[in-house]
Amino acid sequence: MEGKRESSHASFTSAMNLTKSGAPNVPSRYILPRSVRPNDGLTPSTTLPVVDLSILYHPSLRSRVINEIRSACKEIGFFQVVNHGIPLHVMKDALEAIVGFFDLPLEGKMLLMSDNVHAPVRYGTSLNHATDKVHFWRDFIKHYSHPISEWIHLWPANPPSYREKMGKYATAVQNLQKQLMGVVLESLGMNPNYLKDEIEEGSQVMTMNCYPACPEPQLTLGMPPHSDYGSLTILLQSCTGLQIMDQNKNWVSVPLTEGALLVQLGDQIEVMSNGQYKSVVHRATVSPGKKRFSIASLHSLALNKKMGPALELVDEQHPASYKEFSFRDFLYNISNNAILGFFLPNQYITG
Ligand SMILES: O=C(O)CCC(=O)C(=O)O
Ligand SMILES: [Fe+2]
Repeated sequence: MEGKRESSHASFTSAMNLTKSGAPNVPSRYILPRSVRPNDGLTPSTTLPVVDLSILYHPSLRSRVINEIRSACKEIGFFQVVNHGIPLHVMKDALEAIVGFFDLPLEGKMLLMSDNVHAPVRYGTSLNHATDKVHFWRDFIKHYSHPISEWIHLWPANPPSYREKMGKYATAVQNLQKQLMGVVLESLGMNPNYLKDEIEEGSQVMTMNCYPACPEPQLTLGMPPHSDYGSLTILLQSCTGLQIMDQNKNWVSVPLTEGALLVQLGDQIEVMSNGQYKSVVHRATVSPGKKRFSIASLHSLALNKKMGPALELVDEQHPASYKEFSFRDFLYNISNNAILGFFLPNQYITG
């Protein structure tokens, strides 16, 4: 049985190409230890919060939205947003662009391949030497932004509409993120302009994930459990597959809601809020029938900004419980081969 499995560890083979070979088994490098495999039977059907952002502009209803966001951030570090102002066609076009990109022959994609996490654009797969025990299916490219017009020429030239479609989505999601940061700060009782400059000068990394259909989805994950390192992540998924960990440590599948975007709190918000808000631990499962795509737009504060608990949120009853860190510290602490984000938030807890 084992002998039939694909065994090349040294050379690059994208997860997509492994799937194309039509193998009946998942390659052995993706097989997880039993204790960390997904177990659908254990996933409860918890209802996840959905926030209607259009209500923010009704003066009498605004406080209701702020309260909903506060509860979601405290309890789970996650919410979905609808009526967020990004047109459905812009979201669909962005997904279409990455479907087209990942469908290109491997040789074309390899031109963008790099194992340098500081490279502005990089294509790679789940072979991760720094976290050898983490096995998952993932192809990705990363875009460092700011401003978008300065880096769009680095993006894939194929498919030909890629830059235009992704540029529109990246710009729209960047603006949405700024609005959401203001609302999240307001929900903490802070001035929404707190950190305005750091947010303006912040970074945006867009990770495009492609999870090929997997013949044995129960043995593996598309992405292992992790929290995102930044402030907010805005995620668009083509079909279900994202699971988040709720406050009882149960995995909850995030449903697909047309037009909705998923908002995940990252470690910077957990640290800044001195633990009042939690970054959400999440993972991606794979499915036997369908390739899945997601676009994660990971936002963080200015590279050099040391982020510690906000002074307003620290007092005798609530002493600072996190160390200061900057996105730069994070980037330079990880090995070049590490994939961003695969750390759990307790790395920043003091003591
Ligand atoms: O594909 C997903 O749903 C999750 C992606 C993700 O967590 C990430 O890119 O950090
Ligand atoms: Fe993530």
